[in-house]
Amino acid sequence: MGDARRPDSVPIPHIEKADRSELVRALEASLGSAFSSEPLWPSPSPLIIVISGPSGVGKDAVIKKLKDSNENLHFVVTATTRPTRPGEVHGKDYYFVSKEEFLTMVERNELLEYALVYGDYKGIPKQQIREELGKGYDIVLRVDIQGAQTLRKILGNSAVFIFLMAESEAKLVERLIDRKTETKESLLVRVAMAREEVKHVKNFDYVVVNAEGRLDNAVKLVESIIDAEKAKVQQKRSVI
Ligand SMILES: Nc1ncnc2c1ncn2[C@@H]1O[C@H](COP(=O)(O)OP(=O)(O)OP(=O)(O)O)[C@@H](O)[C@H]1O
Repeated sequence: MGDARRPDSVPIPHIEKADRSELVRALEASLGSAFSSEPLWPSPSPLIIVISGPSGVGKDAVIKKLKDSNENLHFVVTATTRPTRPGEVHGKDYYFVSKEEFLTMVERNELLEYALVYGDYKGIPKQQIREELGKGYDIVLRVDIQGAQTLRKILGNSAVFIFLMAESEAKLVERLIDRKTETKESLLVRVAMAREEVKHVKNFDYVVVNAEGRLDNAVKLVESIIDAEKAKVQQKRSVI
């Protein structure tokens, strides 16, 4: 029995005997239209990826590695009122602004999210995100847990939220001690906060364990999450 969809009048040559273009033409004639070269699926839209986690878990370490090998990611430069530390570059590490300038940005609704952290303001400029999304870049935001919660309220499910975690509380504490950036007081605050912060993991989309000596694995997992999000049929649309 012949195929009811194919008119008998268009013979399709034997696959062994015809060349490829002949076969394509015959198939097109049989189906009644030319094969389109248009993409079957649109390119994925740019994403906003929020990376968060307790102090000392390795957010900066993961982001530094991501920067080295992902040209399509834009890492948002935060505006801050804190003084520049040696080696820091304006526009690269932070936008260093005065308190007055910062408060003007707040007034003009130019910040996606902002907070007062240890007496200094920190905020995420909206314009930078808009511009980079417009150029097709995926946006990476590095925020503390409180910032992530605020961003969840603002961005809802239009962004991907990743919680970075150490393999154990003990390892996290060791890492913070070894970093040698904290006073004993700030160490206590950070460790106590970390204990509370882990409870917020349920508000995130993904959890990535950054285990001792396995930073590369954590980075790979973050990259895989981004790839998987971009392959979703129902894609997130990040609009600021
Ligand atoms: N997988 C890992 N194995 C061992 N050491 C690590 C790993 N990841 C990060 N570290 C180290 O742990 C310390 C804390 O990491 P990092 O400064 O990146 O944390 P953070 O989450 O950015 O902290 P904060 O929120 O306080 O800025 C650093 O000294 C870093 O080099």
